[in-house]
Amino acid sequence: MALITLVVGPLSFILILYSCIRLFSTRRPQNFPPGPPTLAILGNLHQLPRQKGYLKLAELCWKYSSNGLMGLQLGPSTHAVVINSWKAARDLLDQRGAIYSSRPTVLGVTIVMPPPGDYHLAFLQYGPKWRRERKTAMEFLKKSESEKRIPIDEAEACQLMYELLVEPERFQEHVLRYHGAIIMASAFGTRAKEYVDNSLVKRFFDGQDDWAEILAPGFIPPYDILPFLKVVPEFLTPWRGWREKVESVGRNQHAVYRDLLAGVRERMAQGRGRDCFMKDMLRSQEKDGYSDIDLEYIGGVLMEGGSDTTANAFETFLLAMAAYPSILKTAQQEVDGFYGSDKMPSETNEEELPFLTACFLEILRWRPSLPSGIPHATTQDDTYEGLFIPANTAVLVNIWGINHDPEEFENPEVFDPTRFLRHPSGSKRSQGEYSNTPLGRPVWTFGGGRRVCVGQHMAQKSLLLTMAKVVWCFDIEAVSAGAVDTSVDAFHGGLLMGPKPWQASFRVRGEDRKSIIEREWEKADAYLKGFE
Ligand code: HEM
Repeated sequence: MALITLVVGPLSFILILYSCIRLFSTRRPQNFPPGPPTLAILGNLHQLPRQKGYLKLAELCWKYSSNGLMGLQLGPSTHAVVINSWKAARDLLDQRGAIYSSRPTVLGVTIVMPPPGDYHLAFLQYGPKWRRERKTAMEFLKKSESEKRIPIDEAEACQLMYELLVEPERFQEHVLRYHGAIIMASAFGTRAKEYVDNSLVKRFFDGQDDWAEILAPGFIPPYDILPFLKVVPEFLTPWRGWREKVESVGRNQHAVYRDLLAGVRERMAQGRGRDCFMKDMLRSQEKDGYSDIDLEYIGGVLMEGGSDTTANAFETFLLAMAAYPSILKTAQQEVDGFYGSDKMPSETNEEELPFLTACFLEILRWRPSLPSGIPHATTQDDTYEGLFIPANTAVLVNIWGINHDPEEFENPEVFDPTRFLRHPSGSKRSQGEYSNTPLGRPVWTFGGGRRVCVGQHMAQKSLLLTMAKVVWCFDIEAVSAGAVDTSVDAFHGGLLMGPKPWQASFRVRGEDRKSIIEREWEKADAYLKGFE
């Protein structure tokens, strides 16, 4: 007995110790891309801050990786790679799209939606459902549909200028209203006239804030990375009440999308209202085989994709114009030169406004609306420059890091639109060097590969239009003493990057322009009444 105790005791201790080490030690696959050292159990988790993680990821990549690809260990056995250079993004996302186009499963996304939780195009796994929904979204964004949107964009942008004239102190709300309104009118045929409590447009944006909060790192317990957390009573953890919050965000979000679609149905039944994309979708619903929930989310996702991102980019433009008066002057000279002083800009295009287009590209590069992108996931094992990337690896596209790569951009932190006049990609390389390594796009802010943003052309069109109108109408200044803060600290730390609250003044550029804004607003209002 004593002998057995003597032998079995230490043996079981060694066995338990071995299992613990196996369970909690972190294991990188062989030849996995290099990355920072790991800790037991956590891997690299402790190095990822909850806010502005893209800054830390860029810093780590520049330190540990020589080809813009860094490997991370998340918990004992989950791995991720971070793409931090345009070349790695092009080689993997664009050129190996068949392998790099899925999405990792995100627990919050599956809970927020009605079961089975797979209604959101941007989070769908690569496969037939994603392909079908992406094709549908592209229908909305194709040229003929964009042409139908021109009068809507034009009228809504005139309303925005009028709102900035008469109520400049609420400019952030007006900017949100405008960006929600163009999708609401073109997709759902309904007008977002005012940004007030209980209006659909405000309910939508309030829901977006909650949605961003639950998607932010750390809001939801990382059961996928640290599965042992599942057995820890929730009240002992910092995640108390997370599921209730996620479910309530989901109910509110779905209610907005349901109400938007119900409005279209009602107007169709009454034989009134303008034509819109969702009317067409309802007409072909049976043939397309979409359920009501599918359609509610298709419309909702278009609203999501197209409003917050563009609104943040436009607000960043306003902040930059307030901070750099000489750049605002150059933009005004270009716009005035093309349109004259007695016509407000309309139907803008990039060939006619090269400097303003350069400002648009620089805004996207300098303060990208989605600095961490949306993660991709691999569907097969792959090898890149001798590095092994296993199937089911999350691929984090660090748009911030790509856009601020000092190898690529002269003084990346400086807001300098002229870099895009000197080089189509804003790079400091000579164009000759690029002809051997074609970039294929000026900025990576819209992501890449088969999941590249479907709305990039729409974003460019609507932003260029409002940028031209606002610099034609107003001198933009910050209402604060001293230099305008454009540092990263002046921007939100959530998933989306846009300026924190700040105060701006919009001084109309003369009485003639004021009368034109008022006259254009009357015409716009008359047109938009058709969507009420
Ligand atoms: C400045 C404006 C915008 C920015 C910065 C932006 C950025 C992005 C990014 C980074 C992605 C992820 C790409 C990837 O996975 O590699 C994305 C996806 C997406 N965007 Fe945008 N976007 C903008 C405007 C729009 C607009 C106007 C729409 C539609 C009306 C839209 C709809 C979508 C959709 C549906 C996806 C998901 C695509 C998929 O997963 O297949 N976006 N966007």
